[in-house]
Amino acid sequence: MSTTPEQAEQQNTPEALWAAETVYRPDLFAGKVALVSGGGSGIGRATALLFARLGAKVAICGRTAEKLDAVVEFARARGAEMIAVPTNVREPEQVEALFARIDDTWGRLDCVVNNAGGQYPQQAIDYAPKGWAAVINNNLNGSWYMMQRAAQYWREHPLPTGVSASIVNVVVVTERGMPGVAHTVAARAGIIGASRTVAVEWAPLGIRVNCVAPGLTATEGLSVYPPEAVREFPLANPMKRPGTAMEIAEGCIYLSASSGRFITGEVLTIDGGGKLWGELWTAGRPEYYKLPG
Ligand SMILES: CCC/C=C/C(=O)SCCNC(=O)CCNC(=O)[C@H](O)C(C)(C)COP(=O)([O-])OP(=O)([O-])OC[C@H]1O[C@@H](n2cnc3c(N)ncnc32)[C@H](O)[C@@H]1OP(=O)([O-])[O-]
Ligand SMILES: NC(=O)C1=CN([C@@H]2O[C@H](COP(=O)(O)OP(=O)(O)OC[C@H]3O[C@@H](n4cnc5c(N)ncnc54)[C@H](OP(=O)(O)O)[C@@H]3O)[C@@H](O)[C@H]2O)C=CC1
Repeated sequence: MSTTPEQAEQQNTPEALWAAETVYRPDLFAGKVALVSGGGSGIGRATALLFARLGAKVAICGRTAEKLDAVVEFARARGAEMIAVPTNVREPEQVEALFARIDDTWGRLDCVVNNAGGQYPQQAIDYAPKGWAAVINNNLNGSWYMMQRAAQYWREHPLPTGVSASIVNVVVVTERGMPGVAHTVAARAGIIGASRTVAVEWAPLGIRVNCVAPGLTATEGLSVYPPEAVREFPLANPMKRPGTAMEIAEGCIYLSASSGRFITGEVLTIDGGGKLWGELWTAGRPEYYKLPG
């Protein structure tokens, strides 16, 4: 269990992730195919590697081919079946090509972890329309194109009776908002609402749709936050530490595997209790909220 951001970061290397203890059995996903977006780094990489360790064939996507290739090379060297499909999830035709590639390669799909996303920290009052639109496009539209295409795939390739497919959307904790990233909170709240709705619409197709809401998690993604925000990150939750990519990955696996078979339309928060106590000022703490003295 990590106690400092530095230790959490050390646990985020491919080697550490591959060696990390897991509660899951090695053949949990034998014969199954998983797709993980944003699989070239952070939570997505941890989830893709865990699927691979548990016997799944895994497709990863993201915008940067080099990051994806490094993960694939690492996993294949350890006997895993993994492919990299460079994809910008904001582009529906690239999403279409991604699903076609998976179908051509393996002819099936069982689980999607829709993790690609991100934003930049800024006080909301200063957002430029272009910046707001970019974050909404990345996190609401991009995630939607992925989940809708997955559902269409399973409509085209009906699942056997009694077998379910799973979509897990990685979002953020939205209940209290998150100062500095209102654009992403808006986008992710949209995905949570859409997930609850299609959990009902897509149940007849055998599709379960859930969300995982990570709290502060030590990944390379945190490098975009200013030092004054990073200094206060230990105040984000009662455990006074960031989560690890592996801790989020195990949550994604829980919902994707048969352990999640009676769960749909749900949000699994993995935040060390940050929803109950803690402060996360992603663009730095404003003067108004500083203690006097
Ligand atoms: C700790 C909290 C919990 C969450 C943690 C995580 O999620 S960790 C995971 C975190 N991982 C990630 O976040 C990684 C992924 N994140 C990203 O790729 C970007 O944040 C993105 C979604 C905006 C990229 O979309 P894109 O390629 O379309 O964007 P672009 O670069 O072309 O900019 C478009 C417009 O956005 C605006 N704008 C952009 N930056 C800033 C800024 N710093 N300042 C102000 N404004 C900014 C600006 O208007 C710009 O237009 P301009 O002025 O250039 O004409
Ligand atoms: N770390 C944290 O504290 C938290 C993270 N999250 C969310 O978890 C998810 C993973 O973040 P994390 O692992 O921390 O950070 P990373 O920045 O490491 O991961 C984000 C991944 O998404 C990919 N990505 C971003 N935009 C696109 C796009 N348009 N198309 C395809 N891929 C894209 C990136 O690859 P590339 O740039 O090459 O495309 C990258 O691999 C994100 O949605 C993030 O917002 C939520 C709460 C807290």
